[in-house]
Amino acid sequence: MSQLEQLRAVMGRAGVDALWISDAANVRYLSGFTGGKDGKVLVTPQGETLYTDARYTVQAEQESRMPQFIARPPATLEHAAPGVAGLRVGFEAESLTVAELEQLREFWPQATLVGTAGVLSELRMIKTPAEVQAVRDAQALADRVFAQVRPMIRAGVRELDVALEIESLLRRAGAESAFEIIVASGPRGAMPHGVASERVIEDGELVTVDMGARLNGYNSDMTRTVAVGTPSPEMRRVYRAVLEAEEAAVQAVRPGVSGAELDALARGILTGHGLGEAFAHSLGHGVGLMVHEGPSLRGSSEDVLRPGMIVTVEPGAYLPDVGGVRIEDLVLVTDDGFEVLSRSEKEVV
Ligand SMILES: CSCC[C@H](N)C(=O)N1CCC[C@H]1C(=O)N[C@@H](C)C(=O)O
Repeated sequence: MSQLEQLRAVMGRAGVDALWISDAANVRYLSGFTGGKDGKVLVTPQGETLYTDARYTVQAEQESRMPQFIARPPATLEHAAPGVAGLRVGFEAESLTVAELEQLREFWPQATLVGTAGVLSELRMIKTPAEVQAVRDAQALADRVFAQVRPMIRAGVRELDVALEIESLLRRAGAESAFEIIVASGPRGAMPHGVASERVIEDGELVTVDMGARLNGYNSDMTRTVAVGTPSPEMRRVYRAVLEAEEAAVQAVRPGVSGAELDALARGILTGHGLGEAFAHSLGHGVGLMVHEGPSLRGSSEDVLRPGMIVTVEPGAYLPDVGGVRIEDLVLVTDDGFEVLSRSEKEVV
């Protein structure tokens, strides 16, 4: 089944006849168009159209797998109006602004507008072979860059300079950083999202580096915590506990296991080491066109792993004013288990 056929089946289950797609990643996923928020897709029982404006005429022709209509709103909405009259039209409640919804109401008076959530994320969770290759390529690049940068993570170097080097190597390789690079040294390691600061790394510290490459639209995500000199016995103990939790959770990845079960497994191990409270976020998430997408590996998640999903496994422990550790791998769910896509070495601390 093509992506559009699958989407129409999901739309049927969601109780809508047509879908107005405004989320940039979803627009790209369905049409191939990379113009971000300047593209919209309308899927009706009759067909599908990419709407974008004249700045993108050539780009849309080159990229789009579906017919295009080039205009700006409200001309785009006027063009679509006859095709949606009398239909229940879903819109993406998480990405459409209130102003845009008002405009749909004004120009599609004969449509019944229905807010939807996650219609496309159900499809995007399972990667096609081409998508798996794209994420694999992004991660392979990230691994190469990390290997190049690892020697510069030493006492006397600013976190910012480590991040700039990663960013520069990614850009030179034709990619970009998937998100603001996290380089959190010493006590800053207690911040799970401690993006690189001007802090100078000191001897005896752990440094958490969380980085990803975005290559051809697809992302990677990986964290390594590295030692500069010899960290304190307490932080070495924390490192080993996080590593144990991470490796156990990766080994448990397979079709049929739920995100909640994996989260509980890692959390249980950290709790056994007295670090349950210190694990301040979920175990992981899906990765693809977005760094954070489904499935979710958190306690409240109902997602169950299936072959073709790509998830992170990233337990951490964060001790305010002391430091922190996170170790993260990018993992493909295979027919009978898992494949770890991130290959960067994990240090023995
Ligand atoms: C801003 S992108 C951060 C990428 C990173 N690898 C990541 O996903 N992190 C860092 C620590 C927590 C985790 C995260 O943000 N998890 C989300 C899904 C959560 O809500 O737990």
